[in-house]
Amino acid sequence: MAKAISSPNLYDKVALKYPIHRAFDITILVLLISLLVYRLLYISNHGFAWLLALLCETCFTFTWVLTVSSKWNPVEYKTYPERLSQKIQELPPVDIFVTTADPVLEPPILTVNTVISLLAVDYPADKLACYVSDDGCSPTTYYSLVEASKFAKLWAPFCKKHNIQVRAPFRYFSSEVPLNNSSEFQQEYNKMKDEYEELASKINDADKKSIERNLSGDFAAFSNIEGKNHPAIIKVVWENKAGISDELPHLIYISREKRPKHPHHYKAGAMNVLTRVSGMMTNAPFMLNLDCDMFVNNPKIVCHAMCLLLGSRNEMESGFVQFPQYFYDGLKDDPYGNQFEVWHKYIGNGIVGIQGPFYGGTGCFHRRKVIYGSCPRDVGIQAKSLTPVHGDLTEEQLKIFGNSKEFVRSAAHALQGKANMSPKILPNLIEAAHEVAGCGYEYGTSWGKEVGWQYGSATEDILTGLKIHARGWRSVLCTPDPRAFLGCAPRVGPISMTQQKRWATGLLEILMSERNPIIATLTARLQFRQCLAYLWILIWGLRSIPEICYAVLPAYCIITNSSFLPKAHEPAMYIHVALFLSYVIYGLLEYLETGLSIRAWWNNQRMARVNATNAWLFGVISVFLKILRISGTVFEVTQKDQSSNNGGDEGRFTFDASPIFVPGTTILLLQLTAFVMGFGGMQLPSVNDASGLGEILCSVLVVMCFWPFVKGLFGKGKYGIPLSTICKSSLLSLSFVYLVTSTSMGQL
Ligand SMILES: O=c1ccn([C@@H]2O[C@H](COP(=O)(O)OP(=O)(O)O[C@H]3O[C@H](CO)[C@@H](O)[C@H](O)[C@H]3O)[C@@H](O)[C@H]2O)c(=O)[nH]1
Ligand SMILES: [Mn+2]
Repeated sequence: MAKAISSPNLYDKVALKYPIHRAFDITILVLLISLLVYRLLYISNHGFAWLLALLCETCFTFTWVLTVSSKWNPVEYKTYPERLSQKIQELPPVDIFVTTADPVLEPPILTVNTVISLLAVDYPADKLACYVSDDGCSPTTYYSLVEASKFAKLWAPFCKKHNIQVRAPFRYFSSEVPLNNSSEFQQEYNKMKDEYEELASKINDADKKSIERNLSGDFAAFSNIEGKNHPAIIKVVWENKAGISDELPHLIYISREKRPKHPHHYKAGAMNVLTRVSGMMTNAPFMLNLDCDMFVNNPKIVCHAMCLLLGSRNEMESGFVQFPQYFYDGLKDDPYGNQFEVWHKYIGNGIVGIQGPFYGGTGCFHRRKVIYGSCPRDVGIQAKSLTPVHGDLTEEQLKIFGNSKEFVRSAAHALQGKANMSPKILPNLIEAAHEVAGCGYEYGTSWGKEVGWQYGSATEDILTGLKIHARGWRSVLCTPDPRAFLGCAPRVGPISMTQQKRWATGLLEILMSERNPIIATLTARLQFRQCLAYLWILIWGLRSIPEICYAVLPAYCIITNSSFLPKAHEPAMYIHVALFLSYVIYGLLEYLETGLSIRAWWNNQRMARVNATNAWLFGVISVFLKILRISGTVFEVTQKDQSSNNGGDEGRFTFDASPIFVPGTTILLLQLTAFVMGFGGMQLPSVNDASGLGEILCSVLVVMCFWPFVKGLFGKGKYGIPLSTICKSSLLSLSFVYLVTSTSMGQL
């Protein structure tokens, strides 16, 4: 099934072959095109419903073309970290960034576990430095890190000695006691467990009492400040002064300056501050970034990444190394459709075979110089227009990076790819670091535009990755076993919807901007099929419109007694049936091959409809409000809860009073109204062709897709759709019925 297409020593690039999948891809494409041709041929015999169906199906066909192109050449990388020591004399340094933004939505104990797991990875500790950005400016988070570093001093040697795989203590201690007979191990295990429990209880208590805590001494910087109005706070929590490889890596806490009238650009802004502060302090040529909930699940991850970063003959091959975003304690059968397993396996690997995976915001190793805007070396003349930095940096070019001389010196160093600067004493650099963490530092510079994490989209990750690909870099996906990092996926309806809405918003912001992939293909070095892959994801929000129209179509047809499908006896019906069946069989095949259940397939199908018609629509609305300058878009932080069990009803869809649930409820009520009118003989007399079995079956299918909403109509508390939402939706659907019946009557 797989053959190696190149075999440098540290990794293999393997082309995956899925002939059956390709056959399905093409069959579905051919059927879709036949459907469009059929619709066009018979358009004059039919009414509005036919035209609308044609428009929607054209959109679906376009999306399918993008999907097929993205999936067509799947590729996988295999890495061999055990060969690193033969090939590489000295492992390079890596700066690690962890972002956290809100101690309530992101409990410090989670952030702390992520940090501890990072401090304990299998890599020389003197080559690592871990920087934590706290946008919440929370003394609790700082306190937790201080305590965590003390614990990590015991934990890291314990993990390394006993070769523990899961180095996030909350996960390690929540699973069974490992079978290891040695009494020495048992003793140490019990001791570590006690130590961890003590750490956890200290952090929990601090959580509750944080307000009362006396903010003096080391905590004085946190007194009398507000979350969104404070100077920068930078603290070296732990310094590996002697540069010893089996001590702990450096640990630095950063809360950048925030002032009310200064835009802070959310996560992208935080990442740029991390980049600059780390540039002054350790300036490692590689940077790993993680969200606060993504703990390390494979202690060899840095070595795996190094195989890809150091092992390629041309560094252009690996501008960045992305690890897939996987989750722990996922709900059974993925009821919210947010675990993306099948996505990773087929679309994800497919894009790897083009110009490389998208940057996903977490679990990614970047070359520092790539973030500083450089182009791959062999891009040549064209590079002049693609990058702000070329040759030796002149005074003029240095404005790009802002006014700090020390930082500019470090950036020049990183761009020239020189060996590390001489080690520095971190506390001496704090003052200079404050300057680059200030909220005014970026004015008049290229940060967020030409260098660093890109501003202007709630999905700064996709935008930043796109910029890198546009400069001609490729990226690689690293998929070691066990999985590299694991994080939290939302476990309740409203949170999942808000996340989907943010993604749809951010993606559409990119599509509507001058940084969109079409322009990048025309004017820069984004490959054509990579552009199609980017379009595939960027149009998420826009897909809501044909999805909603198509979902309303069956109800519309039943109410107005018109049709958008051929009759059962017409041969054209076979196109529809064949399309439906091949799509279903293909979907099932993908899920079963990935080791998932039929139930998971169905849940994901259903949630794709629910997300598209609700969350994605709101994404479109917020982008239009932004374009009209009515309101800006915001990054609403996803709540991370670590609970693995809260009663028997896990996975049952939950609602709140947010308007985000109005479209779905309205679509459902419309289908129900249509049934009542259809079976109650209240349909209008037909104009050309009456509605038939096809429309009824489609309407039933829509109701099945919105089954969580059907249950929501009758559910109580968080399981029920709030009355206000039901009222709004009833009003909307009644107006719809009134409107279509009166216009249709007018035509008679
Ligand atoms: O003002 C902010 C807002 C967020 N964050 C951090 O950004 C990360 C991601 O936020 P989260 O709420 O977990 O968003 P998700 O939807 O789970 O994140 C996905 O989508 C984001 C883009 O929308 C990417 O940035 C993330 O890396 C990716 O995991 C977290 O560590 C936050 O602490 C900040 O540091 N500052
Ligand atoms: Mn997250």
